[in-house]
Parts: sequence; C-alpha cells; structure tokens
Amino acid sequence: MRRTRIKICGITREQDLRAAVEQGADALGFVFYPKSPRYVTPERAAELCALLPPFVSGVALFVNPTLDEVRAVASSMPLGLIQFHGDETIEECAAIAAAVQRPFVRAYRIKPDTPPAALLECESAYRAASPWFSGLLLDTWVDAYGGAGKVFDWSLIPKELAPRVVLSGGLSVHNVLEATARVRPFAVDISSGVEEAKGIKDARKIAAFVAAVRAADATIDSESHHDHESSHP
Ligand SMILES: O=C(O)c1ccccc1N[C@@H]1O[C@H](COP(=O)(O)O)[C@@H](O)[C@H]1O
Repeated sequence: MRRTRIKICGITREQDLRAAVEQGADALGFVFYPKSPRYVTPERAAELCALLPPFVSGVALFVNPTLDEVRAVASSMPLGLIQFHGDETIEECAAIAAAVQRPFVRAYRIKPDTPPAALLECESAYRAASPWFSGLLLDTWVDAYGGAGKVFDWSLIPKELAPRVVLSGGLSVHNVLEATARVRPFAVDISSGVEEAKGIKDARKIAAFVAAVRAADATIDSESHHDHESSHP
C-alpha cells in the first residue's frame, strides 16, 4: 500500500498540532523565520514538540539562519529534520547540519523557467556534499521565500526525481489529489492550504487534505495493480 508522507507546516498552536497528529500527519513544521506570520520562538516550539507522539517528526524551518540560531533550536526541541528554505549555500547547509548532527531537506524554489535538469543536478550536488542531506523539497519561487500558497508547474519535475521529493507550494484539498496522482512524490507539505488565517490551522481542512492524499494513494495503488495484471496475462 502506497502511503505518501504528509507534513503540515507552520504549527503555532497546541490544538493544531493535536489535529494534525490525529489525522495522521508524519511531520509537523515549525517556522523559525522571524518575518513569517507563522514564526515561533525556540521556547514555544519546544513546548509544542513535547506533545509529539513517537514517530511523528518535528521539522525546523529556517531562512538564512546562523549556526547559533540552529544550535539554539536543536538543543531545545526534539528536532527530527532541518528545512533550509532560504538562500543558504550548499556548504552552509552541509556545515550547519554536520554541526548539529541532524538531517536536512533543501527547499528548491521553482521559477517558470527553471530547467528540469537543474533539479537533478542540485540533488546530486547536495548528496555528494553531505551525508545529512535527506532530499529536495520543491516549492514555488516567491520573494517572501515561502508559505505563500502559490503553485508551480509540476511538469518541470523530472520523472526520475519525483519519487524522492517533498512536493510543496500552494497545495490544498482542491489540488492535492491531482498533484499526488500526477507527480507521485515521496511526501507532500502544506501550510496555507489548511489555514483559516496565517498561522491558525483549520482542523477540518487538515482532515480533508489528508483524506485527499489517501484517495490519491488508493488511485495510484489500483493503477499499479491494473498495470501489473495487464503485463502478466
Ligand atoms: O510558512 C511560512 O511562513 C514560510 C516562510 C518562509 C519560508 C517558507 C515557509 N513555508 C513553507 O513554504 C512552503 C509552501 O507553503 P504553502 O503551502 O504554499 O503555504 C512549505 O514548504 C512551507 O513549509
């Protein structure tokens, strides 16, 4: 059975964390970018993360952080993964991850003219640079770095890369079934699409989003089963 992993990002409240966990989210994101309306202090994130059950991962999202900022977070919360979402260089990501001994995902913010080959090159370069690199997170290019609810052209994602990526950028209950069925990513990541206001999640939208991802998984499973049957008469 296929199970697309789900990350809900921009958690600021206990009830939102509980709703996401109850619906089966695999990871919850905490935004440590002070200009974001979803910003939480390391202290607040630590309080929230203390409520996480086993096997649900806390993800720390940074935009151009210093090593000390990441250290402060890594030492105060049970941090599963770092998400670099700014203009950090490959060397900076590798050095910070090694210093705090945590895996990381690198956000690649896609423009309409991004060549698909650049995504493959980027992934190879990161993989070669750091054993802490866990994969690319694909988002839409926006000046505010992210969390803008904007979709990019999914056809820019190379087929061979798709099974390893986290797909993000403007996902919602309205498009995630199509996105998951078309791209078939390893995971999906959402913030704006499950909110009633910036930083305030809506439990019904979270439930509907997760149900749509599971419906896409079932569709992919039945297509794979059908393909398998027809290739073995
Ligand atoms: O959520 C934010 O405020 C944020 C700020 C700066 C960089 C990234 C941010 N969030 C990430 O943006 C993408 C897309 O979010 P959305 O679903 O389109 O709102 C996602 O990966 C968030 O983790």
